[in-house]
This record gives sequence, C-alpha cells and structure tokens, in this order.
Amino acid sequence: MTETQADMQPFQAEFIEYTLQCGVLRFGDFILKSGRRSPYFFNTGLFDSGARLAKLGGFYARTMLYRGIKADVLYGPAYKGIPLVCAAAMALARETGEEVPFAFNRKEAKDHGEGGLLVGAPLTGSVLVVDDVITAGTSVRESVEIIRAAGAVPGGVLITLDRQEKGQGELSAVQEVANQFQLPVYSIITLHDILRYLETMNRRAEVEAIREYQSRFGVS
Ligand SMILES: O=P(O)(O)OC[C@H]1O[C@H](OP(=O)(O)OP(=O)(O)O)[C@H](O)[C@@H]1O
Ligand SMILES: O=C(O)c1cc(=O)[nH]c(=O)[nH]1
Repeated sequence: MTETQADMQPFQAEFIEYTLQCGVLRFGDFILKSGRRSPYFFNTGLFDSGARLAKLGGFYARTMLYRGIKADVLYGPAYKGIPLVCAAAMALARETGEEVPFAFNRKEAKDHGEGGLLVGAPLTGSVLVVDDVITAGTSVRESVEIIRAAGAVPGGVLITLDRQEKGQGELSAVQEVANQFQLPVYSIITLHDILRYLETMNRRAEVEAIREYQSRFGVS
C-alpha cells in the first residue's frame, strides 16, 4: 500500500525548487547508507535555519492536507525526526488552526527527572510518523514498536522524499515498509517528481545520470 503516482502539484514543484536553492537536493557522486553510489542526494539536515525549517513544515502540512492525512498525534524519531515533527505540527497549527499534539523519542532513556524514552504529548489514537527518508525501514520499525508499546496505533508515515529505489528485493524500501507494517507511506515528493521537474528545466545531464542509476536500482 503505497502512494499512487498522481500528477505533480504546484506545491511539490515549489518544494523541489526550494530544496535546490537550499542545497538540500544536490547532484554529484554520493555513497548511500546502502553502499550504493548515487548521482543525487537529499540532505534534510540543510533545512538548518528557523526560516528553512518553518518552510519545510509548511510542505509537510500541505502534503497532509492534499492527501487527506489525519492523525491524533505526530511522532518524530530521534534525532532528525525531532525538528521535523516540531516543524510539521507548528505549520499545521499556523495554516489550519488545528492543534495536533506531537511527541518524539530519546535514543537513550533518561534515568532522572521525568525519565523515560518519550518526550511530548502522550501517544494515543492514530499516530503519524514524520521523518525525512526511509532506507532499510529500521527507524519506522522502531517507531511502530514504540507507538504500539504506548497503546496507540501507527496510522502512517510521512517522509520528505521517496527515492523509489529497491530495498532488499524487487520492491522499494518504502513499499517494503508499507507492506511489512500495513501502513500507508506518504512523501512530499518522489524521485519521479524530481525527474519531471529536471526535464522541464532541461537539465539533461542530471536527468541522464539519474535515469542510469534508476535502470540499476529503481522500481517502476
Ligand atoms: O530506514 P532507515 O534505515 O532507518 O533509514 C532512515 C533513517 O536513517 C536516518 O536517521 P538515523 O537512524 O541515521 O538517525 P539520525 O536521525 O540520528 O541521523 C534518517 O533520518 C531516518 O530516520
Ligand atoms: O540512502 C541514504 O543514505 C540517503 C539518501 C538520501 O538521499 N538522503 C539521505 O539522507 N540518506
């Protein structure tokens, strides 16, 4: 159960433009967590100012509105998921007036003060995991375990980019996660959207390099 490929929305093209401007999306020669050499990389760590993070939050919020994603609580897995989930919750409040509580985990349990692994709102009802990318699905698996252990229900996962490349087998890492946990996985954009954007901009060298990469590791 993954997102079907719909036509690119103006806000998605705007997001791609913005990631290029910030250097979040860049082209070159990169080694991925999987060991693959990729001609492009998406570094969400470069949403590194208040203004950039606020803008990213707006794109998460617009994706939720556009896809009709509902959640009782948003959850961000440490560490990168922490600012991301804050940004998404703030943007939802700003743009819709909706006050959606959020929470995140600590990687090491705190043994003093309030203690524990979780910070923020109690995990109840349907919980949406907000993160940047999915590679092997480890972060989602841990999040699902934490959400269930708290007595709540994982309702879906929202990431920035679906690279649409093979995970362990023929399916993409995102499809594997969606199947394994029976969860919808949404992304602000997909590699397909990036390719269409680059084609429109006539950036032939980048398109060619990505298509070559796709022919080896991509999923249809
Ligand atoms: O699907 P996976 O194989 O889990 O890979 C994706 C996860 O990896 C990164 O975080 P990481 O676990 O490196 O921790 P960080 O947020 O502290 O950088 C990324 O932010 C995702 O959470
Ligand atoms: O697979 C990865 O390691 C990876 C790819 C990417 O585009 N961005 C990222 O943060 N990690």
